Amino acid sequence: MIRVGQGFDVHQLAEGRKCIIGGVEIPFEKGLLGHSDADVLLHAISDALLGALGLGDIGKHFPDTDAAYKDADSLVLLKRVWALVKERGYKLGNVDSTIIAQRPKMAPYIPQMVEIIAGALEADELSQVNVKATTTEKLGFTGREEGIAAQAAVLLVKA
Ligand SMILES: Nc1ccn([C@@H]2O[C@H](COP(=O)(O)O)[C@@H](O)[C@H]2O)c(=O)n1
Ligand SMILES: C[C@@]1(CO)OP(=O)(O)OP(=O)(O)OC[C@H]1O
Repeated sequence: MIRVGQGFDVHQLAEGRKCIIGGVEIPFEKGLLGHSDADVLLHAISDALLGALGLGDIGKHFPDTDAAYKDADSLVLLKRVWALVKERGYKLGNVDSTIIAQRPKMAPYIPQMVEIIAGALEADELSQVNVKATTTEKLGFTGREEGIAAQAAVLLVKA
């Protein structure tokens, strides 16, 4: 049995916030705004995992009205989502993802993101996790550096 899921998330860029993407704190003049640490990539991957199993989305599991998730570490939330996947008897096939950002440059940080995500999802090998990045050629809200978006697709396989 295999299950497929997709996730998409957006967070606004704001001054005075950390820029944490894929579990990596990236030096940048602005950071991502959210109830949690606003890790847009981990949110997209969490949503893809939940979607694959018909379990809704992270807002349903970790509401932004709940003070317990104020400044939450999204890696902890991803690991909680992964526990739900494991409980249902699935393991990771693969995850592919894209960060949509004009700046900062993601490429130097992608290997570390892959390691972190592969660890959280208990991947057998790093090639099961792919992280890409693209600008939008200065077009739209990402191009104007007002926000960063991420999307993810996952394949889960019955263990
Ligand atoms: N924030 C970003 C955006 C892109 N990259 C890398 O640059 C390459 C070229 O991006 P284009 O949008 O001009 O096609 C792309 O392949 C990414 O690897 C990046 O590191 N950070
Ligand atoms: C992650 C949560 C946690 O409260 O808050 P935000 O950081 O605002 O992120 P969002 O992508 O809007 O998802 C909803 C919430 O579950």
